[in-house]
Amino acid sequence: MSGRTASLSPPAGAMPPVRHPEAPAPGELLGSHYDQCFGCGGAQPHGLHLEARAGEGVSLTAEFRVKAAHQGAPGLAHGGVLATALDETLGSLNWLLRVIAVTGRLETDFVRPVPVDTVLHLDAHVVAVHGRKIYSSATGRIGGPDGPVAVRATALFIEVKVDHFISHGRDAEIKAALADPDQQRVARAFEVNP
Ligand SMILES: CCCCCCCCCC(=O)SCCNC(=O)CCNC(=O)[C@H](O)C(C)(C)COP(=O)(O)OP(=O)(O)OC[C@H]1O[C@@H](n2cnc3c(N)ncnc32)[C@H](O)[C@@H]1OP(=O)(O)O
Repeated sequence: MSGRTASLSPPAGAMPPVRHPEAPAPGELLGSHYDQCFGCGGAQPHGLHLEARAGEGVSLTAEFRVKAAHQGAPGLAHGGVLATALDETLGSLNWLLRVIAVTGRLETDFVRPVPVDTVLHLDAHVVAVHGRKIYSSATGRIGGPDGPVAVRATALFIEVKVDHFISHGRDAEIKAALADPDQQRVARAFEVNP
C-alpha cells in the first residue's frame, strides 16, 4: 500500500457525503447485508443481530441488545463486542452512499460499562469523503436514545470493489454467497453506482 494516514480527521479537500438517491427513506430498516454477519446476520446464533435504520442525510440509528454470550466481565459486555457494534453501525452507513467499503481504522472510547440485557442505542453519520476514504463517527447510549453515552468511535473506511471479497474470502462461503439470490440483490444494488 501507499502508506497509512493515521489521522481520522478528514484532510483539506474532503467533501460532504452525498446520500444515494435510492438510499432507504429515513426511518426504514436497512436489513442485513449478509445473513452470516456477526454484526447483523439473522443466521448467526451468537451474533449481535444489530438492526440499523436510515436517518436523514448520511446518518442512521441502530440498536443492539447485549446478551449473555457477549460478556467480558461478569454481567458486562466485552469491549470488543461493543467495538463490533460500532464497526457494524459505521459500516452500514456506506449502504446509504451505495459504496462498498471496509474498515481501515476504528478508534473507540469506552465511557461507561454496559450491562448484559442493556439495549445499546447507536447513532452514526458520515463526516466527509475524500477519494476512496470515508470518515465517519458513532455514539452508543444506554437507558434510551437520549441516555448517557457509553461508547464512541471515529472511523476511516476505504472503498473497495466486490472483487475484494471474492479474492480474499474462503471459497465455500464465497460460492454460497454468489449462489444466494438475496446476496445477488445486495451486490446488484452496489453495481448501479458508477
Ligand atoms: C451494507 C453493507 C454493510 C457493511 C457493514 C460491514 C461492517 C463491518 C465492516 C468491517 O469490519 S470490514 C472488515 C475489517 N476490515 C478489513 O478487513 C480491511 C483489511 N484491509 C484491507 O483489505 C486493505 O488494507 C484496504 C482495502 C483497507 C486498503 O488496501 P488498498 O490496497 O485497497 O488501498 P491502499 O493501501 O492503496 O490505501 C488507499 C488509501 O487508504 C489509506 N489507508 C488504507 N488502509 C488504511 C488504514 N488501515 N489506516 C489508515 N489509512 C489507510 C492509504 O493510506 C491510502 O491513502 P492515500 O490514498 O492518501 O495514499
